[in-house]
Formats: sequence, C-alpha cells, structure tokens
Amino acid sequence: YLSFPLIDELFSDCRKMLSSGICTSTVQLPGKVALVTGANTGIGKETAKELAQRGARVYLACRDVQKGELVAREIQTVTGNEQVLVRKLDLSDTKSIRAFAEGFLTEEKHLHILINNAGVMMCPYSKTADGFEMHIGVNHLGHFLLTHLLLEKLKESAPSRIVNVSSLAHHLGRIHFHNLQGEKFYNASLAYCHSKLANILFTKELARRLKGSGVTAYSVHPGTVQSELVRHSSFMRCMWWLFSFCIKTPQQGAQTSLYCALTEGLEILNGKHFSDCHVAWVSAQARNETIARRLWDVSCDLLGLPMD
Ligand SMILES: NC(=O)C1=CN([C@@H]2O[C@H](COP(=O)(O)OP(=O)(O)OC[C@H]3O[C@@H](n4cnc5c(N)ncnc54)[C@H](OP(=O)(O)O)[C@@H]3O)[C@@H](O)[C@H]2O)C=CC1
Ligand SMILES: CC1=C(/C=C/C(C)=C/C=C/C(C)=C/C=O)C(C)(C)CCC1
Repeated sequence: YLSFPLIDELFSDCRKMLSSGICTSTVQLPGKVALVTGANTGIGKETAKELAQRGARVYLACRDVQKGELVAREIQTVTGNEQVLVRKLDLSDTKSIRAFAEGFLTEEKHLHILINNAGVMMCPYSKTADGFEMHIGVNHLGHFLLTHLLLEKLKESAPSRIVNVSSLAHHLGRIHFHNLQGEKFYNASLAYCHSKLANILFTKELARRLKGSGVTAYSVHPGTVQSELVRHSSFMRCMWWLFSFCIKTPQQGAQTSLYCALTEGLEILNGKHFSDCHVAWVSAQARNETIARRLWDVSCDLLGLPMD
C-alpha cells in the first residue's frame, strides 16, 4: 500500500468541500438506549460510535456476531463507553428477527433510538429464508418486522425516534405489487432502488400512524459513501475507487442519520426525508399515500402481522 500524504490531504479537503451536512447537535445521551442494524461496518459503525461517544447504551445488531464483537471492542476503546453490546440479527430470516426482538425486549426496559441502517445492494437474484427477494426482504421487510416488534418499547420510551436509511436511488424505484418478489422480471440495480423507495413509503406511513405517540420517524439519504455496499458489483467498486476523492467517508455518511436521531425540535418534521442534514425532495411515488398504505398492508400480509 502506497501512501502519498499530500494527495491524501488533497482528497480529504476535496471530500470535506463536497460533503455538506454535519450534525451539529450537542445532545448527550446518558441513560438512553440506541439500536443500530448493520453496525459492524460502514455508515452503521460510525453512527453507533457517535451514539456511544454521547453516552448511550448502544446495541450493534449484526448478522455476524464475531465481526460485531471486534467493532464493539473498538468503539469501547475509542469512546470509553463500556455499554456497547452486540446481538445477533439476520434480517434475511424472520426467525432471527423475532428471536432478536424477543431477547431485546426481555433484557431492555427502554429503546429511544432505532436506526434501521443495514442494507444490501445489487445482489444476484436470491431469496431470504422466508422466500422474499433479497433486497425487498432485507432492506424493507426485515426492518418493517423489526420495527413492528419493537414499537411498543419505543412508545413506552417516548420521546423516541426511528431513522430509516434509504437512498437517492429511490428516485429510480417503483413498487410493482404484481412482481414484489422479482419473480416475473429482475434487475439487481432496480431491485435495490425499489427497496429504497419502500423505505421512504414505510417511513411516511409509520409517521402518519405514530402521530401523537411521541415516536417520530425519518428517512435519510446518507450521500455517496465509501463502504462495503458495492461488494456485489465490480463496476460500482471501480467507480467508488476512481471517484474516491469525492465520495464521503462513512463518518460523513453517518451525519444525516445522527442529525435525525439527535436534533432537538425535529418532531415537527415527522415522516420527512433528509439528505445532508436538510429536508430533501422525494419522488412522486414516494409521496403517494395510496401506495404507502397498500405497501403497509401487503407487508403485514407477507409477514403475518395484523393489519390494524
Ligand atoms: N454507501 C452508500 O453510498 C450508500 C448507502 N446507503 C444505505 O446506507 C446503509 C448502510 O450501508 P453502507 O454502510 O454503505 O454499506 P455496508 O455494506 O458497509 O454495510 C451494510 C451493513 O448491513 C449489514 N447487513 C447486510 N445484510 C444483512 C442482513 N441480512 N442482516 C443483518 N445485517 C445485514 C452488513 O453486514 P455484513 O458486514 O455482515 O455484511 C453491514 O453491516 C444501507 O441501507 C444502504 O442502502 C444509501 C445510499 C448510499
Ligand atoms: C456519476 C458520478 C458518480 C456516481 C454516483 C453514483 C453511481 C451514485 C450511486 C449511489 C448509490 C447507489 C447510492 C446507494 O444507495 C460518482 C462516483 C459520485 C462520481 C461523480 C460522477
């Protein structure tokens, strides 16, 4: 590995210039409980680190517990916060999600911040343990079920917040109810976009249903961020490498999630979508309440949840 300090510095300045949006909240979190999915790497790891830095007890919900434990040790060392805990959560298996939630509800009295961050992008066609297409299964349905199972705890802990990590890629997404599992036609990039659109629709409908409960929900686009998300596409890996000088670091990518989790007075923007720590415009589909309600019902049906 060759290091060129001058070039590194230039790239770092370039990234700072191009990456606006810093969470400036000074809120501290002693006594608060936070949960971050996919916290063993990338944006999730940096989000969890900052929450721990502010004194919260942070649960790293990871599918690979060993990777999670290494990161937990690292966060404990850097922040001096011992309350960083790893629990097994595989969002591609509803049994794992239910087991995780059961364990969490038994051991914890509160949940103040839920960050639905984990995600997969551009996987070859594959299915979750329950037969859902992988993108919609992990990115949307997995988090949908997790949130449902933790909702009472969030309500009991109010004021509390839910942050769903979506993407600008939602603009290319469509909810094809007749092909939700990609069985009739499938494109790996579009499947990702559809699932990220589902994240925004879920947030809007959740926010509507949670009005007055003290729990608020937000969706975010973290920016284009250097991470392992591009692992399934050599083209994207190549693009990320070529343009590494202007792609955000995971720490910069975590800022909008942190902004939504921490900023005081954000409750009036319940249900909104954020990018670079500002409210951001979403596609016409993402604003469609009828699609949001239908997706909610279909998701409940697929997961065997009551359609209240
Ligand atoms: N990077 C970017 O440019 C952008 C990212 N995003 C979104 O940001 C979020 C975080 O992504 P990012 O940090 O970039 O990507 P990474 O690939 O670095 O991190 C994704 C995390 O999700 C976890 N994960 C994947 N599948 C599962 C599963 N079945 N169960 C539990 N955890 C799982 C991964 O675990 P493991 O390490 O075990 O694979 C990993 O911890 C995603 O939702 C992504 O869509 C949105 C826009 C742009
Ligand atoms: C065009 C272009 C780029 C490509 C951006 C892309 C392709 C972003 C994709 C973002 C995704 C997929 C987000 C995840 O949800 C770079 C590399 C920034 C460099 C500048 C020119």
